[in-house]
Amino acid sequence: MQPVLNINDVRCVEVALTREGVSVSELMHRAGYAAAQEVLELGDVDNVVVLTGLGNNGGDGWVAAEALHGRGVNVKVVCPIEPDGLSGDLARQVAQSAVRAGVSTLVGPPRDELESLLETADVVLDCMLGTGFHGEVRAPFDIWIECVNACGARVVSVDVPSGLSGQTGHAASACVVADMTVTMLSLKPGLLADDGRDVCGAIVVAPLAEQTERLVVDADPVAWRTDLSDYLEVTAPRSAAVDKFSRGSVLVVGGSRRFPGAAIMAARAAARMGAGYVTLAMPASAAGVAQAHLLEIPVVALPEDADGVITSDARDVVLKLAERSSAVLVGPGMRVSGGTCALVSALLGSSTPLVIDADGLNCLARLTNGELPEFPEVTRRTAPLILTPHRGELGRLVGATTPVPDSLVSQLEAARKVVWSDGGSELVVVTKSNATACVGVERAVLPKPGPAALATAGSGDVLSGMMAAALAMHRDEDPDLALLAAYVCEVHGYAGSLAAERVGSHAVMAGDLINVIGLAADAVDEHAAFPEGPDEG
Ligand SMILES: NC(=O)C1=CN([C@@H]2O[C@H](COP(=O)(O)OP(=O)(O)OC[C@H]3O[C@@H](n4cnc5c(N)ncnc54)[C@H](O)[C@@H]3O)[C@@H](O)[C@H]2O)[C@@H](O)CC1
Ligand SMILES: Nc1ncnc2c1ncn2[C@@H]1O[C@H](COP(=O)(O)OP(=O)(O)O)[C@@H](O)[C@H]1O
Ligand SMILES: [K+]
Repeated sequence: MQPVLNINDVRCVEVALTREGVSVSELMHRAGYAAAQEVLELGDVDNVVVLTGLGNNGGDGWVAAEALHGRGVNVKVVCPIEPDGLSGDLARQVAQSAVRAGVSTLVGPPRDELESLLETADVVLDCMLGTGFHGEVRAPFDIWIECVNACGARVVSVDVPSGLSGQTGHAASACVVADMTVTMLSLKPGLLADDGRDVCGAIVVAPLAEQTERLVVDADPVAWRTDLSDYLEVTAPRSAAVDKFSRGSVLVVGGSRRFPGAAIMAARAAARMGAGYVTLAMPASAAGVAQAHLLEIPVVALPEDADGVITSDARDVVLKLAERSSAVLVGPGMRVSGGTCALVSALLGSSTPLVIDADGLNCLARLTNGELPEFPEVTRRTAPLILTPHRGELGRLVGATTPVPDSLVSQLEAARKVVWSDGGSELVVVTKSNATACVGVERAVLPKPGPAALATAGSGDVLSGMMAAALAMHRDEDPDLALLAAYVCEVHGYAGSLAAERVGSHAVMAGDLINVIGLAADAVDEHAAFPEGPDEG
């Protein structure tokens, strides 16, 4: 797994490195060389334009420019002011060194001159704004960024694409769209989420020092990004000595007369993920529709109110079904009522592994007045519990004290409030968005996100069905729950890619995901076992 550090903690690593004898000047030199090396490895690089800012990100650029010049590349550095005028000592020194070495510069060019220069470039190295950037981009960088994005050259950003917050992943109205980002010391959360997903291109981490790995871990990573091989310990068990029950049985509780589809899709997804036996329990008036769609899945009709929502009279039958199941999912399409809240509460009190999604989460929010972290006894149980809120649902769970998360870092913060107040390793919050994190008490695991095609109604219902199946299939193994949840998200994401290949990236519907879950799981398992491909394993 690769550690992800908050920007402030990256600065702490920088300080720790200097304490261990690696000066900031040395770090800047190594950062510049690392960037130059990545540029050279792109191949066919004769002309490079380096756009530099006024801080240390610019300093990295000057070092890279001198290194590329030394390798015979035709380099031009564009800077907003004369190099001698840079106020930071380090940046000024490396700029003066580059000039002395013969690197040619262009100071404060008008727009048309910059555009003409960029037309000659094979690669643009973006060193305008790094982690010191905040707010909206000021001149001249706003214009420079527009010119970079309009030119045809390959763009390599140093540390962070200029205009992107490396912390929140929010881009300013001007932001470089890079083909590659060479980021220093460690991954940063903003590179992996929201606008960061669109503007970073391929991300390469340059560690800069042999001590970095240790110091980054000591700096308490905010999350860990998985590599496929990490999933080996949670890929599906493959014994032939099984029957349909020992493969894992799942009970899905949900649906309403108004929304029968969500629970149907969750049940089908659980079966496609590999649960040997799936039962769907839903309000009586929706059960008929469901059974007509589900030939392999028995549907149990539950007592309902006048709106076709499950009532608290369903409690005993649901608990009895839960007891016989390896895992339960509650919530999809269920609606929030006194009856459904009572059901969620009863299932939390059961000893069966549980996934709570959608309206199940909204019931949980109602049961705890939007202050779930203040009621740790509600989630504390001996069996696994996975909550799968999207940003809005997570906001409702913790919303009395926290605004709705609008970034990966705020998702992580809100999810941590929940898991840390509970304090147990049996609880994982899967905080879903374009960058999903699986947050356990010990660490937050980031699966590789799937394509935007997953942003379609019902996609979360599919995920929660898959999640319950995974819990059921692994119930005897005491798996690392956050990693297991991340594995499920990874399969879900891969299913999104496969479905997009089949029906087109704009056309994916949740049902398409269900049909390819099996192929996606096989592919993820295969890549986990043979990261370099089966022939090289
Ligand atoms: N953290 C580390 O260990 C290392 C950091 N290095 C580099 O140092 C960078 C951070 O350097 P700095 O802290 O000097 O910050 P930056 O170079 O990212 O930015 C600071 C400069 O940008 C200007 N600026 C900020 N917001 C602006 C806006 N909205 N519009 C226009 N200009 C704006 C500031 O006035 C200042 O001149 C990193 O991104 C990385 O590239 C590397 O040199 C080596 C190691
Ligand atoms: N832009 C995106 N890129 C990748 N995955 C996404 C994106 N948007 C949403 N997703 C994923 O799609 C799923 C949507 O879940 P959810 O919001 O609960 O949908 P629904 O309630 O319609 O079922 C989540 O797994 C989420 O991580
Ligand atoms: K940059």
